[in-house]
Amino acid sequence: MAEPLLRVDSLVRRYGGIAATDNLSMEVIPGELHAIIGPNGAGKTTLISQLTGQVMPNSGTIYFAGRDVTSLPSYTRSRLGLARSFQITSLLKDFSAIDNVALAAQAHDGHSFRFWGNARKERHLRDTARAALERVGLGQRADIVVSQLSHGEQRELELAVALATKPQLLLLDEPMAGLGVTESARMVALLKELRKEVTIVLVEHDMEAVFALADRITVLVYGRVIACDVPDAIRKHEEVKRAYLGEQHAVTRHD
Ligand SMILES: Nc1ncnc2c1ncn2[C@@H]1O[C@H](COP(=O)(O)OP(=O)(O)OP(=O)(O)O)[C@@H](O)[C@H]1O
Repeated sequence: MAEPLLRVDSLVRRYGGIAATDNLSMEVIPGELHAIIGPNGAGKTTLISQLTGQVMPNSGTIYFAGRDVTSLPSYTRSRLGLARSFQITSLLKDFSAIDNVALAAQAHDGHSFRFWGNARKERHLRDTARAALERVGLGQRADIVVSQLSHGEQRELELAVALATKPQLLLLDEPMAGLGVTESARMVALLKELRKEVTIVLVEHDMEAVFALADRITVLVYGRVIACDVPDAIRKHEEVKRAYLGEQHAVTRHD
C-alpha cells in the first residue's frame, strides 16, 4: 500500500462524559475516495473538525503528508493542502460566484480578506477562480450573485471554493445534504470527476452516493471504527449490518 496521505493515530475527543472520538485510528491513501459513514452522533463531524484543526483532540496524533499536524492551526493545514469544503452558510450571499472563489484563492495566497477589492481585479485570482468554477460545472454562472444560485449550485460553489486552495486532500462533510434526486446525481457525477484529481474524504448519509463513489469505507459507531474496507466487504460485514445499515438501508449496487 502507498504511504498514507493522512494518518490518524489513537485520536480521542471527549465532550463531558461522551467520547465523540474514541481512540480512533485510520489512514487515507493518496488518490482514494475514502468515505466515512455511521449513524447520527457517531462522531463523523467531530473527526473532520479535528482533521481541519477546528477542534483539538484530547489525545492522539494526526499526520498529513508525513508531518505531524495535530497542533497546527487550520490556516497552516490549509496551506499544506488540507481543505474542508466550506458550508453554504459561509458563502457571501451578495457576492458573485466568482468573487467568492477568488476571495478563497486570495485568502489561501496569504492575503487578508480586507483587501478583497483586489480579488476582483487581480488576474491570477480571477483565472484560478474561473478554472475552479469550470471544474464544478459553474463556468457559465460565474457572475451570478450567490443568493440567485439554486441550492445545488451553491453546493457546487462550496466545492469550487475548496478547490481554489489547490488541496491535496479534500474533506467533504455531507455534500448531498438537502439536494433533490437530480441535484444529487449531478453531485455524484461531479465527485466522480474530481476524485481523479484529488484525494477525497467524504462524510455522507446518502448510501447510494457512498457506495457509488467510495474506494474504501470506514464505519464509525460511538466514535470507534468498527470496520474499514472496500464497499463490497462493508456491504457484507455482519457488525456493520447490525450496527448501522440495518434493513431500512438495504444497499444496492450502483456501478
Ligand atoms: N460541541 C459539542 N459539545 C458537546 N457535545 C458534542 C459537541 N460536538 C459533538 N458532540 C457530541 O459528540 C457526539 C458525536 O457528534 P458528531 O456531530 O461528531 O456526530 P456525527 O456522526 O457527525 O452525527 P450526524 O450524522 O448527526 O451529523 C454526539 O454525541 C454529539 O452530541
